[in-house]
Amino acid sequence: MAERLPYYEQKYSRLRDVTLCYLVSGDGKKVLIAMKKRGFGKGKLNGIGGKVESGESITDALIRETSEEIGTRLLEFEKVGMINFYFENSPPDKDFNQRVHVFLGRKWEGEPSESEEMAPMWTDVSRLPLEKMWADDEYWLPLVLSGKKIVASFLFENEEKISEMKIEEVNVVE
Ligand SMILES: Nc1nc2c([nH]c(=O)n2[C@H]2C[C@H](O)[C@@H](COP(=O)(O)OP(=O)(O)OP(=O)(O)O)O2)c(=O)[nH]1
Repeated sequence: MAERLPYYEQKYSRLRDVTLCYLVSGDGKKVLIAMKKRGFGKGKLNGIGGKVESGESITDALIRETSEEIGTRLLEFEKVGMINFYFENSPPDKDFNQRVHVFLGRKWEGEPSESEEMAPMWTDVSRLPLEKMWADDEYWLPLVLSGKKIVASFLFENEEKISEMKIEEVNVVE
C-alpha cells in the first residue's frame, strides 16, 4: 500500500498547535483523564488541553487550559510527546489537522474539578479505558505513562479509523 503520510507531512508542514496534559500521581500509578463534554473529541476520555491562542506560548496554553478545564494550577510538568494528526477526509470548511504537544503534569495546586468542558476522574495506569479514548492512544499513551518520550504522526481515515502511523521514541521532545 502506498504511504500517504509523507504527502500529508509535506502538505501540512505548519500545523495548528494544541496542548494535551495528563496529571499523574506521585507514585505514577494513577492518571487523570476526563470526559470531554463538547467540541472536538466530544464523549471521549482524554487528557486536558486545547488550542494554543495567538501570541501565547505552548506552556502558557498548557497552564491556561488546565486551569480552565479542571480548575487546577499546574506547577511542574514535563513534555513527553509531540504528535501530528492528519485527517484524510476533513470537510473543506474545517481543518482538523493539528500538532498535539503532550505533557505529564507532576505537581499542581487545587483539586481537579468538573467544568463545562470536562469531567475528570483518576484511573489506574495499568487499566486505561482505551475503548473510550481516541483510536491512536493505545499506541503511545502507555509508552509515555511508562516514562518514554515520543514523536509520532497519525493519518486518520475518519474520526475512528487510523490509516497510517509512525511512532519514534526519542530522548528529548523539542
Ligand atoms: N489523546 C488524544 N488527544 C487528542 C487527539 N487528537 C486531539 O486533538 N487530541 C486532543 C488535543 C486537545 O487537547 C483536544 C482537542 O482540543 P481542541 O482545542 O481542538 O478542542 P476544543 O474544540 O475543545 O477547543 P478549545 O476551546 O479547548 O481550545 O484533544 C488524539 O488522537 N488523542
